[in-house]
Amino acid sequence: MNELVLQSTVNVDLGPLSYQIAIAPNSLENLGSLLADLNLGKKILVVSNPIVADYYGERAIASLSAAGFSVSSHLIPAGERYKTLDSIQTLYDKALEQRLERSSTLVALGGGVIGDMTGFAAATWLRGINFVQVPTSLLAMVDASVGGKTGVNHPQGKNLIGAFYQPRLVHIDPEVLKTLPEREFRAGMAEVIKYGVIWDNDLFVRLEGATALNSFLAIDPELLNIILTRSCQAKAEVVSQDEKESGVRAILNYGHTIGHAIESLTGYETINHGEAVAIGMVAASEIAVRLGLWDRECGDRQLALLQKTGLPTQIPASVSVEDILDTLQTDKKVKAGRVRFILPTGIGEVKITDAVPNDTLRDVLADLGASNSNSGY
Ligand SMILES: NC(=O)c1ccc[n+]([C@@H]2O[C@H](COP(=O)([O-])OP(=O)(O)OC[C@H]3O[C@@H](n4cnc5c(N)ncnc54)[C@H](O)[C@@H]3O)[C@@H](O)[C@H]2O)c1
Ligand SMILES: O=C(O)C(=O)C[C@@H](O)[C@H](O)[C@H](O)COP(=O)(O)O
Ligand SMILES: [Zn+2]
Repeated sequence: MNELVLQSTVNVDLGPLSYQIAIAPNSLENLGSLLADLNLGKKILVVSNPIVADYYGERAIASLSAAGFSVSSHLIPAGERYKTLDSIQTLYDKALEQRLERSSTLVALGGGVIGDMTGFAAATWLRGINFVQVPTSLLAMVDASVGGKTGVNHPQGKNLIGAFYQPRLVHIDPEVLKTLPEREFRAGMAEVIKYGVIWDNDLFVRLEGATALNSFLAIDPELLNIILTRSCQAKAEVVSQDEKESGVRAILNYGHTIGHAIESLTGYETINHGEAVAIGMVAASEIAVRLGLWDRECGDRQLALLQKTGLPTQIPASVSVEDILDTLQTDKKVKAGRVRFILPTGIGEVKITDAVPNDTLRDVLADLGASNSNSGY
């Protein structure tokens, strides 16, 4: 086993619930020794999907076993459409079969779908057992594994069932991104660009300076480290201020209000989370331009970054304006019946508002490609 060389660490400061995000290339073999320092019980259940388990399951399990843990594993089919209560039931069945105890640990080895579900199972099994995130997609490394939002989708809407439940550790080995499909890498970049717009002007400018952003291979290791570290820092800073989204945390939902509606209206099949967020960011930007909150030039800069990454920026015509407006009513940010939007006011600054006129919203949705008839979804 190699000695662990940390590239960077970011702390999520939440008092007694604080934890570390450890970023270290080629460190999957060190997973066991990192967990051994956390004073966990002996039993670990590794949760993954067949694709990720084929690549990395054996190495993760070998490392945990070598550190003295008693390890079992559970696989859930890959894909957002399996982010359901039925999948959680299979996880509970496995936890029961393995006689997991309060001191036992669930390890999420995978992308955001596996992370969100594993965290939810950990939050609810025996009213809460330990949970560790080992994110393997870019999106999970920079966003989903950090901050403790866990849960599953309801047929009527995205992430409607869930709990805030923090992991004990987030362990990132960027080398695993070598096997991540390029489309999934681009999806992760959508959340990275989000941090630039909502929080970190400097990150945004660095992304603008990069020659390419559309694949792991096209990005130099130094920039990748900046992307991972700055994104985790942005998320950790926001979450540390507002763990349960009673205020500032809502800004992490930039692009998600319309993005989530598009994801659920396309049946979680054709557009992935990052792609939907990219389209949602374009919509939020366009609303902000029309309300005079930010300049067209800023909107064009955001659009250029999304296009450089190869992300979609138009709403699919299969989705109608009316269906989006209906679905927005189930958004978790709705307050007193009013939909709240996160709108940009400058690169690195956003505001939360429920004052978006219906006509502006309709016009923007139609101008971005939503149809004016019901799709039948
Ligand atoms: N909890 C949060 O704060 C939060 C934040 C953002 C997104 N999310 C959720 O995360 C989910 C999206 O996550 P995602 O983009 O990681 O999707 P995902 O989990 O579906 O993973 C994408 C695909 O990449 C594959 N994959 C992952 N790592 C791989 C690797 N190293 N090599 C090869 N293949 C690999 C997976 O098998 C899957 O097919 C959504 O459900 C979204 O709602 C949650
Ligand atoms: O961590 C957060 O807070 C976020 O909003 C991050 C989002 O990128 C993520 O997609 C999250 O799961 C959305 O949460 P939801 O509460 O809108 O379902
Ligand atoms: Zn997201």
